[in-house]
This record gives sequence, C-alpha cells and structure tokens, in this order.
Amino acid sequence: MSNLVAVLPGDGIGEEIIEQAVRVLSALKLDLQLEKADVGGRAYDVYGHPLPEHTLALAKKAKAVLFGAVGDWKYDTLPREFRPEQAILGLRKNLGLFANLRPAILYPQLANASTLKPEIVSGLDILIVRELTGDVYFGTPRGNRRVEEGPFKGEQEGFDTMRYAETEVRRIAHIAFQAAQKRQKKLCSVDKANVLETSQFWRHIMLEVAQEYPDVTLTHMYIDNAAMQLVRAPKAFDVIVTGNLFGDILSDEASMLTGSIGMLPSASLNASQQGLYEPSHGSAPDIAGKNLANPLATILSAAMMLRFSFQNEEAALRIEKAVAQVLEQGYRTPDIYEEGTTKVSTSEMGDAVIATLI
Ligand SMILES: NC(=O)C1=CN([C@@H]2O[C@H](COP(=O)(O)OP(=O)(O)OC[C@H]3O[C@@H](n4cnc5c(N)ncnc54)[C@H](O)[C@@H]3O)[C@@H](O)[C@H]2O)C=CC1
Ligand SMILES: CC(C)CC(=O)C(=O)O
Ligand SMILES: [Mg+2]
Repeated sequence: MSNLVAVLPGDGIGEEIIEQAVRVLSALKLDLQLEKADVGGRAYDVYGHPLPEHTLALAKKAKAVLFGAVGDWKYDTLPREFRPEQAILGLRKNLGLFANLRPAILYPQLANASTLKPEIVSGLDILIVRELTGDVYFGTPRGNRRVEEGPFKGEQEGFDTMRYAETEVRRIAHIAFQAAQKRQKKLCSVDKANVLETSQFWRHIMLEVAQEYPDVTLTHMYIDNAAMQLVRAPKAFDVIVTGNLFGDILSDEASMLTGSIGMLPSASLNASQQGLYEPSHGSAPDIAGKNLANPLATILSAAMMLRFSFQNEEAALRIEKAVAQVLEQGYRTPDIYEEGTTKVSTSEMGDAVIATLI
C-alpha cells in the first residue's frame, strides 16, 4: 500500500520514542496510514515469537517500517531463534534491507555534549554505509559443536561464519559510491583485509566498482585503524562503507561524536525503495519507562522515511529544521544535557519539536 507505514515500537524505550515520532508525523498532517504491531520481546510474550507472522506480513505490505528497538536482559537466556533481536534481523533479511545509512552529524549546539573536544568534532558530517543482510550476522554454518582435533579436542565450541557473496558487496558498493558522489566524493572502505579472506574479497570488489566512479576517491582502511581515526580525526572521513559487523560497531562509536547515541538515526533500504527506519541505538532497558530517553534519533529517522520512502523532501526538512531549532532553544534530554540548558523529558522533547514545526 503506497501510504502505509508499519509502526513497530518493540521493547524498552521503543514505545516512548516511537510515540514522539508518531506525534511529529501526525502534526505534519501528511497522507500516511499508520498501523501498529507488536515485535520483539513483547511479541514473544503474547504470541510466542519475536516476529509474529502478522507483524512480518504488515511490514512486507507497508511502504515503510518505523521501528523502535528490541531486546531486554530478561530474554537473554532464550534459545537464539526466540530472542527479541531476531525480530530486527528477520525484518532486515525478509525485506531485503541490505543498505543501512547512518549519518553522523554534529549539530553545532551539541559541540560540548560530545565527549571529544569541540575542535575535533565541530562541523562533523559523515555517512556510514553499512551492509546489513550479510556477513557474520547471517553466515552459515553457525552453532555449537564438539571440537574434533587440535589442543581443544573433545571440548564444545561456538562458531559463526563470516561470508560475503559478490552481489552483496557489489550492490552496497554502488550505494556508497553514489552517496559519495552527492557529498565530498570521498569514500573509505573499512575492512580487515590483512587477516580475513572475506575482507580481501570485499576490497577486490570495491576496487572493481570504483572503476565506474572515477570522480570518487576510494581509500581503504583496516577496521582497527578506522576505529582509532574516527575519534582522532573524524572530519577526515566523508562516506565510510563497511560490512555488517564493523558497521554496527563503528556507528555506535560515531554516535558519540554527535553527542549521544540518542542523536543517530538510520535508514535501511532495499532495492525497491521500501525502507525500515530506526534509531541506531537499542532498547536501553536501563532507562526504559522513565521518560528519559532522547527521542531525536527516532524523530530524525522518521524524517529519513519521508525523504527516502515517500520522496517528501519538504516534510523531511521541516522535521530536521525543527530538531535544530529545539537544540538552539536549549532543550536537552539528560543524555545531551549540559549546564545552562533546559533539561526535558522524552515527551517534552516531542512537545518542543512539534511546537517548532513550521
Ligand atoms: N536495533 C535494535 O533493536 C537494537 C537492539 N539492541 C538491544 O538493546 C538492548 C540493550 O542493548 P545495549 O547494548 O545496552 O545498547 P543500547 O543502545 O540500548 O544502550 C546503550 C546505552 O545508551 C543509552 N541509550 C540508548 N539509547 C538512548 C536514547 N535514545 N537516549 C538516551 N540514552 C540512550 C542506554 O541508556 C545505555 O546506557 C539489548 O537487548 C540489545 O540486544 C541493541 C542495538 C540495536
Ligand atoms: C541488535 C542487533 C541485531 C543489531 C544492532 O546492534 C544494530 O543494528 O545496531
Ligand atoms: Mg548496534
């Protein structure tokens, strides 16, 4: 359905942050049909599965999915297929959402909220393009087995398989090169090619695809160095392209450059402009239910939804400008609070954004 949005709040702070994003969308009075469903731990509690069939069916028929977060410590001992995290992994895989865009932008008003010195982060605007449906997160075989030989013979071991097929690397490479073309034309591919076959293969394909984008400067960096450079000189990056595991880690690291993980939105896209939009953080059980969470990453994810799935650049910009405006007005949830600003709750931050929409 062309205007259907599946709204999946999930667990922990999911409900609180999604509520604010939905309020902002409603205030814009757009022609969207929002339909809510359970996902994650709360779906497991009710239906015995973290991604029930009706939730998956709703996500599949929707133009876009607005997702909160899933997970809670109380589900950590469940067999893996029933853990809440399988819901987001299942949605990504079932909807073919291979391209995860995670922009890390420092709003000038938050230069002091970052744990890094203002001169290191001010003006920061980088884009992490993370491959989302391959790599060690989905590779098979995986599991537990008895070690058959070597010094640990007879013991149990756990194992996963890191794997990337050519098509998977090629299509994310194109997304990243095209994103770089629209920006500073610098693409850094992050891998571990000095150790891993998967990474050597990734690098080889990146170099091949680069031939089609002579206007973009491609560089390569090992993940360990990239993790270090990201806090040493983050502004040296423009677009980073990397695999699922490395991208997961680097994007949490990049969030601290922007002041808080509560500021980092994301879009996960497939080949037919269907997308899932979620904050880059998790369900934050430590602050759930307390009206403390920063809803801005989710509100900014809703803006990305309007831009990428509904081609409504104007409405996306209205949200983004309102977010900049509330920060300018000094409103801060606890994660980005500093002396001299006004501490607000999750819902008060939603109120402030709505009041500022023009
Ligand atoms: N896409 C998803 O649904 C994801 C789910 N998870 C799940 O979330 C659960 C918690 O995982 P953690 O490793 O603790 O990561 P997390 O991202 O949920 O929290 C890490 C830290 O950041 C803080 N934080 C996160 N979002 C915030 C926000 N909007 N405002 C203010 N502070 C915020 C939390 O309070 C916590 O101190 C786990 O079950 C994990 O598997 C983790 C990452 C992604
Ligand atoms: C919870 C995981 C499945 C993923 C994750 O941490 C992420 O996508 O950022
Ligand atoms: Mg993560």
